Formats: sequence, structure tokens, C-alpha cells
Amino acid sequence: MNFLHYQQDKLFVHQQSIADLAKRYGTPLYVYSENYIKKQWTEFNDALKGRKHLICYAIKANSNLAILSTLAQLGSGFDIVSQGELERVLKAGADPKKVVFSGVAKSVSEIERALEVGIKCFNVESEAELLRIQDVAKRLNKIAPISLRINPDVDAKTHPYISTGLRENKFGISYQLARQVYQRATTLSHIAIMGIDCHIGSQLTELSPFLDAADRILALVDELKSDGIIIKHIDFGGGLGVCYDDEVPPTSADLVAALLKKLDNYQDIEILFEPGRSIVANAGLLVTKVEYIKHQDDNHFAIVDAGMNDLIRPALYEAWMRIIPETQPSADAPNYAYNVVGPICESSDFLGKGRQLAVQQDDLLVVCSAGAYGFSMASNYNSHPRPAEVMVDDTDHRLIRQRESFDMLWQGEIV
Ligand SMILES: Cc1ncc(COP(=O)(O)O)c(C=O)c1O
Ligand SMILES: N[C@@H](CCCC[NH3+])C(=O)O
Repeated sequence: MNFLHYQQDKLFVHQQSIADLAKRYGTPLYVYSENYIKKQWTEFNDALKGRKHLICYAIKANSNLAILSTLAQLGSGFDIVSQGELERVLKAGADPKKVVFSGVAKSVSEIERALEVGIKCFNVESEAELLRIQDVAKRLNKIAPISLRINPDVDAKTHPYISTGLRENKFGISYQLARQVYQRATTLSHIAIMGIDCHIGSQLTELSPFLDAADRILALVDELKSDGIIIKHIDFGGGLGVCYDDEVPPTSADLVAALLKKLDNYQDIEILFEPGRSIVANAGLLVTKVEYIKHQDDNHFAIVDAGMNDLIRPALYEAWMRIIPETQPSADAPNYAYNVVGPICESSDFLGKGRQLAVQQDDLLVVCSAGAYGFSMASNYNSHPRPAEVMVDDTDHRLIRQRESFDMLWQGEIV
């Protein structure tokens, strides 16, 4: 994150001081580096140069229209999991022919809309879903392009809540059953088999689970070929981890190089990825203000204005996220091991625990690596309006989402 740096003790994002941004837009505030997002996407894309490929950014990680529009302009495809996400990517100017649709519970109306706009592919997660897509496509007189999402029963070696490729997870079709479901698909009049797909989990910091999953997928591609079913694309999903603390995950170039080694004999097959976190996580920060300091017995609390409603990852997964001060303290400032907690009435409402900080009331703190699964998982719990979002580039900044007003909290409610 070299766009984030101290200048004479004050924290800057590119040329913008965090204190100035906080003064202008208030806190809590999400701040993103546009250059970093572009760089991450471009590196992933460049790693696949020379192969037919498509990077489909998983918009669940951060679905702000400004980010989607920036990526659409670079030529990105998109991985969506709901009609809401589909409408977002269309609104951002994306080409529907570059959209893949994942998710275990696609409704009839979602399938109708996706067929109407002409998406690239449905990533089908069950035989029942396949039959529903066939019915809807037949009624609309359309051919539905599909791939089956395979559950390869591979341990992603990540937090159990974000592991998706094990037999007991709800995702995908078991690799032992996949061949017969593909056979079934060949009998359906309004289904076109395009590809095969897997996504085994998120925040993966090793290559081996990706490679194990690839082995299972390629074995299936071979078996399908012998059944006369030709796979036109392989979608390896998302999942590439990032550094929050001291993890050293593979880069996108490492991942692609390792997978391409296995793909020499599959030159005609288009390669897709669905990265989310690795594109945006380290592009984002959450700026928060210390409302109060409380020392009690052995407990030291820095009570800040951002909580689990704004950033749920620490509460939900006990995720560790770096917290740094906006102003570097003097060497002799008293410091304590603070629990950095939010305003929400839940004991799980913390952003970090036991953080050695020298902070005072009204100081600003910055939670790093908050660009993925930050705002997109934010809620209005305890009736807090959701924060504003700001995009910073080399020389300037712009508001990309207004802070919610109180009126917006009860919009749609009926007395
Ligand atoms: C189907 C699918 N694709 C892609 C992603 C993006 O994953 P990540 O943000 O870990 O790259 C997810 C989320 O885990 C997902 O469920
Ligand atoms: N929301 C999760 C990742 C889940 C990805 C979606 N399958 C996180 O914050 O780490």
C-alpha cells in the first residue's frame, strides 16, 4: 500500500491528507485508491496475456458504481450473485456478455432478467437450478449458456465461514455427481453447455488448494470430452488472499503461472477468474474518530465512531485488520493495549483488540485493508446511517457515495 504514507507525522493517501478528508466528509469514512484498484486488476489481466481469458471482478467485495465503472472501462467482466448485483453492473455500463452469475438460490425472476440481458454464463450450483433455468429459457425462447460449479471437496485452509469447496458446504455440485449432471444438461433443449467452474473459498494464502481443485476440474474436463461434451471455458473462481498482517499470499501472477503450467494441453479453452478481495481489499481504508477513551481495571478502550455496522469482518470472523493513527504520536506519549470498539450495543462490536496505541479523544484512527467486504457488508444496525465513500487518485479526490441521511433510515417504512 505505498499510496498510504506519513508526511511529517500526518497520514496521507496519495497527496490527500486523511485529516482533511475526514474534516470535509466526516467520519466514519471509507477512502479508496483508484490507482491501486486499477493496478491490481491490470496485473491479474496481464498475467493471462496470450491466452483467451476474462477477469470477472466479484462485485460482492465492493460494489460501488464508481469502482465498477472504472473496472468496466478497463475491460473487466463481472461475477454477480443476485439481480441487484446485475442491475448494478448494468448501471455502471458493463457489457452483460462479460457477466457470470453465481449463487445457490437464483430465483425465477433473476434467471429471467439474466436471460433477457444476455449474460455470458450461469454458474449452476445444483441440478434443480439447471432444470429451472431450462424451464425459464424454454418459456422465453432463449438458449441459456451454463457452466456447472463443481464442489471439488478441497480444503481451502482458510476460515471455516469463508471456505466453500468442501463436501459439507452448500456450494456447487459434488465432483462425483458432476458428470451425470452434465449428461442431463445435454438432454435439455434450451441449455448450452459452455464451461466448468469452481470457487473453493476466500482469503487463500497458499497455492496448493487452487492446484488441487484444478486437478479435479481438469480430470472432469477429460472425462466430459470422452463423453462428447466439449468445455469452452474453465472458471477458477476467486479466493486469492491478501496481506492483512504478515501473510504472504501468492500474487495473481504466481497463481496464474502455476495454473497455466497445468493447462498446456488445453490451449483452446478460455480461462476465467472471479477475484474480489485481491482487487480491492488493500485499496481501501476506514477512517474513524475516537469518541472516548475509557480505562477500567486492566481494560483500555478506545471507543470509536465506526462499528460492526460499518465493518463487520472483525466481529464476524475475528478478522485481524491493521489499525494505525492518523497522527504519529511523539515517542513519549503514553500508550496502552487498547480494545478499539464501536458504538454498537453488542460485545462483538470491535475493530481490533489489544492494539498498542497512544490515542486521545477526538484523534483519528485508520483501519487498513478495508476495501473488500467493508462497505458492501455494512448495515444500519442500531440505526446508524452508512458512511460516505471517497475515491482518491494521484492528484485529486471525489465523493463516490454520500453519507446516508437520517431520512434514508426509514425510507419505505409505513406507519
Ligand atoms: C462464487 C464466488 N466467486 C468469487 C468470489 C470472490 O472471492 P474473493 O473475494 O475471495 O476473491 C466469491 C466470494 O468468496 C464467490 O462466492
Ligand atoms: N465476506 C468475507 C468473504 C466471503 C466471500 C464471499 N464468498 C470476508 O469479509 O472475508
